[in-house]
Amino acid sequence: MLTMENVQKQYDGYSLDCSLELRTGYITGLVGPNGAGKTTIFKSALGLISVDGGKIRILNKEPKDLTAKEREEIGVVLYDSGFSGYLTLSDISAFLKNLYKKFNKEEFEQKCRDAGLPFHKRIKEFSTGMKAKLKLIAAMSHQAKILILDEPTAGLDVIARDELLDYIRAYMQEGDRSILISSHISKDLETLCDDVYLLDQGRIVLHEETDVLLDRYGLLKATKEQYEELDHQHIIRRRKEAYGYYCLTDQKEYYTRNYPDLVMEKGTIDEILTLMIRGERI
Ligand SMILES: Nc1ncnc2c1ncn2[C@@H]1O[C@H](COP(=O)(O)OP(=O)(O)OP(=O)(O)O)[C@@H](O)[C@H]1O
Repeated sequence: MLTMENVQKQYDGYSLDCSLELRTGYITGLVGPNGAGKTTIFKSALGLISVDGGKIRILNKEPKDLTAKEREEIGVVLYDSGFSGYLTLSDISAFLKNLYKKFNKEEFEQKCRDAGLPFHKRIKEFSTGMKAKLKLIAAMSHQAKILILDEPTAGLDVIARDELLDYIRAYMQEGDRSILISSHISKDLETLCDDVYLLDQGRIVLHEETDVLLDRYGLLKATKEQYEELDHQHIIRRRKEAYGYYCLTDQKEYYTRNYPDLVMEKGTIDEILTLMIRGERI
């Protein structure tokens, strides 16, 4: 559906060089700290910004070669853009109908009603959650094969986030669809994504299937003495703590089997990623 091979983009003080793949039927997550380059990747994939090198294929074409019809196959939520605040839902419905051949007006309006979005208000009077729901429902309104979702759950409370995640799951029920999604809330990605890319300072530092990340990766706590005795072969990162070392391994089972006295934590994606980025390489 989408491949990026050594895609490069330079800004003053920032450089991106990344490769990733979004496979058919997959929900792929992109996580990384502020400024890592998530939006830059999304905009590059969509051909909204020029790149300095590398290869991008989306729907088997370079982004710039996509026809208007092919662009309909891509639904987009960008964090820093949305509908004009002066429009109402009826205006947006008419606008989308003009824009997309496969736009289903009845379904769009029904989904808006189900989501509790008011038809009489202008978008500038919508709450943050309402705007986020609208952006996602609109991106899903034209039967796209690929959804590119940059921070669709940003600024939402836990209930609204859960609703949005349900929309996303429901969307995947039909046909050969794929989603590339970024989020600061890795809990969202944990329950949603098939695989996750971790981006730091313009580089992919980790790519794993979510199940593997949660099953095989672990965080172990070792006193200084325990750490010195430890086989370091499968320790990917470590962080010095008052009690000794906090270590990230991708072979949790190896350490629980061979060092039963060590404290091993399962670790959330957030903790794994934090140690991956901020921990010291061995
Ligand atoms: N148009 C631009 N001109 C100059 N620098 C830019 C431009 N767009 C992005 N950058 C820089 O590129 C880097 C990556 O930014 P980007 O917005 O892609 O990161 P991000 O991972 O999406 O961050 P966040 O999580 O904060 O939204 C940052 O250093 C940013 O300042």
